[in-house]
Amino acid sequence: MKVAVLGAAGGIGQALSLLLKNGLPAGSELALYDVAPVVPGVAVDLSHIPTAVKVAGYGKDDLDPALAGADVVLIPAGMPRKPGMDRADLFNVNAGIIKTLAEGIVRNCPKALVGIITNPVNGTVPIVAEVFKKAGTYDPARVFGVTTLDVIRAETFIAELKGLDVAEVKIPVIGGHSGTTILPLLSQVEGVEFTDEEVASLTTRIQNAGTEVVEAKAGGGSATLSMGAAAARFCFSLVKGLQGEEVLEYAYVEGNTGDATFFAQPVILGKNGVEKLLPYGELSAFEQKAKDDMLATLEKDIKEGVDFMA
Ligand SMILES: NC(=O)C1=CN([C@@H]2O[C@H](COP(=O)(O)OP(=O)(O)OC[C@H]3O[C@@H](n4cnc5c(N)ncnc54)[C@H](O)[C@@H]3O)[C@@H](O)[C@H]2O)C=CC1
Ligand SMILES: O=C([O-])CC(=O)C(=O)O
Repeated sequence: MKVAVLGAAGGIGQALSLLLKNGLPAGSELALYDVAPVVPGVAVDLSHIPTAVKVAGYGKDDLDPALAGADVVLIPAGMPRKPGMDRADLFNVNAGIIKTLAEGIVRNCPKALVGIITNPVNGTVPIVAEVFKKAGTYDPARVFGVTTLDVIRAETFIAELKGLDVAEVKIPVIGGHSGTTILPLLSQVEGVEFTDEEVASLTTRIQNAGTEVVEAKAGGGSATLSMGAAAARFCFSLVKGLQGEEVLEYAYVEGNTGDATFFAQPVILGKNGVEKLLPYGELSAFEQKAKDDMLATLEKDIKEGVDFMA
């Protein structure tokens, strides 16, 4: 199994790479690519950890060897937010980075499963899809916007509020990955009742959790450690799928909900990426309205990505 991390020297990239060095199956290869000159050092540093995962670092001119033969590619490359910015403000800087990296995937590992972390996810995922379409290599079952951070935040906040074992809390989060496009389905949490006030305040907290971190870091960036954990969890699910297990995850994909071209929904992962798209089930009146209200924003974000490639 070869996993490539693009943007591996960054805050997310380093946390994620550490978790992958410790958690990928024995015999795996971890390829760390970044334009920052520190990346070979990150690879050497990780290579001293005694696990059966081989790590190699690749500098800015070595995107092709980093990607050659990769089974999974995770992309946390690009600029993070500062206080006062929306994720959408990152589009102009990060769109070009994502395009270049997606072109590298076309050249070197067109069948890889690709997890996009770079913001704004609502618009960067359509860019990758458009690059692959132009090259004739697009398979919607292999392209994912990573929304796992929204899921793990929702699990954590619910467990805290209700005094539950967080390992037992399961919650679907659908839609996109910014502000009101993030929609946790609290009505579907088994065995837990929420008051209307709790639904309203928890939903808002989950939607604004990224901003909570950005403000707490006070100019030092956005979530990196929790995102590293979320991306590692998603990657391990992709890998289990490739190894023949069926795994349930939520991800921002070109799916079949009919809500928007790209929409986070439940999926069953397997040997070819998405094996099965699952319905997100019944929504409460609150969730139905929140979903209807978000769609214009989500479609606008998607169009920005598609238009960038037109
Ligand atoms: N999907 C999600 O839930 C989340 C997404 N993010 C996003 O992830 C991205 C990265 O965040 P951080 O790691 O905190 O940023 P960072 O600034 O710490 O790291 C970004 C890394 O990308 C590298 N990079 C820039 N251009 C590159 C290129 N062309 N090729 C390869 N590497 C390149 C930089 O050298 C740097 O090492 C941001 O866009 C951020 O908004 C952050 C948190 C959660
Ligand atoms: O808020 C940000 O800019 C980073 C992010 O996507 C998150 O933490 O969910």
